[in-house]
Amino acid sequence: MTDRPFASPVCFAHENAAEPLDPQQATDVARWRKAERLRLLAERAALPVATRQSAAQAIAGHLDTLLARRFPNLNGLIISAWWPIKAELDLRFWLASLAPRGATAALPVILQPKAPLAFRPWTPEAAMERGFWNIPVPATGPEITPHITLSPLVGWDSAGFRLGYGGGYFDRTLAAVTPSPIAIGIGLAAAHLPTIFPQPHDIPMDYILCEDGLSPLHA
Ligand SMILES: Nc1nc2c(c(=O)[nH]1)N(C=O)[C@@H](CNc1ccc(C(=O)N[C@@H](CCC(=O)O)C(=O)O)cc1)CN2
Ligand SMILES: Nc1ncnc2c1ncn2[C@@H]1O[C@H](COP(=O)(O)OP(=O)(O)OP(=O)(O)O)[C@@H](O)[C@H]1O
Repeated sequence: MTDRPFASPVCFAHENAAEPLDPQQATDVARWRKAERLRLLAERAALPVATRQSAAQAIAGHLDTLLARRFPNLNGLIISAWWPIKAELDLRFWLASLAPRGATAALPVILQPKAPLAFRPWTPEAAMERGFWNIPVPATGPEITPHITLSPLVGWDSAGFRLGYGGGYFDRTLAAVTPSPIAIGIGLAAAHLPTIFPQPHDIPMDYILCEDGLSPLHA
């Protein structure tokens, strides 16, 4: 460690958990994340569909409670989420409930690899096409900026940091969108990790919701 040219001076290492690590540590964290993603994705895929469905139902209730705490009603809000792949929680029924409440549901679109996500409006009637990674995205529609982003969690920690699929898309998006949306991470309680070893690019969620409710930090 002492010979690495870009390492932080040891005496400052305690000041910020997200200070740039030395290159060896950054590589170790990336390798650890890859292994944890695989483990958590396999665990999630092995769950009965009914377990994931009841988790999604519980989370939809928690979302309504959380939003009611912050907003008198949802009128005019743009709320983004995701089209489920790889045994992700399916909240499309909740997204479909937004329009009758005056809010707009949005889904992410990758217009360019390694760039922030764009968002297009979605309703159950929207024409879809296959996008990057084969994820269905709304085929048409204006680019809109969400006030609230819901993002799926492969893993999460109690400080609010998320582990996704390793593309860095949500971090890039949250770093780029102004004004900053309210970021809500959504995942299974079983995907909790003691820490994801946050790196300088990781942006914590404002809230994390799982089937048990709000993560303790924000409850
Ligand atoms: N349903 C859903 N849609 C979503 C997301 C999501 O998490 N879920 N995203 C949330 O952001 C964006 C897509 N995120 C992606 C993240 C990584 C890769 C990807 O190519 N991963 C590489 C590994 C990269 C690495 O480890 O270096 C791969 O699996 O080969 C693709 C898409 C937008 N749409
Ligand atoms: N704001 C950013 N600018 C440039 N690169 C970034 C930014 N945020 C993340 N990255 C890069 O993206 C890569 C993957 O990041 P990370 O492991 O945090 O992905 P993830 O959060 O699991 O993925 P996703 O957000 O797509 O679900 C990292 O190598 C990182 O350097």
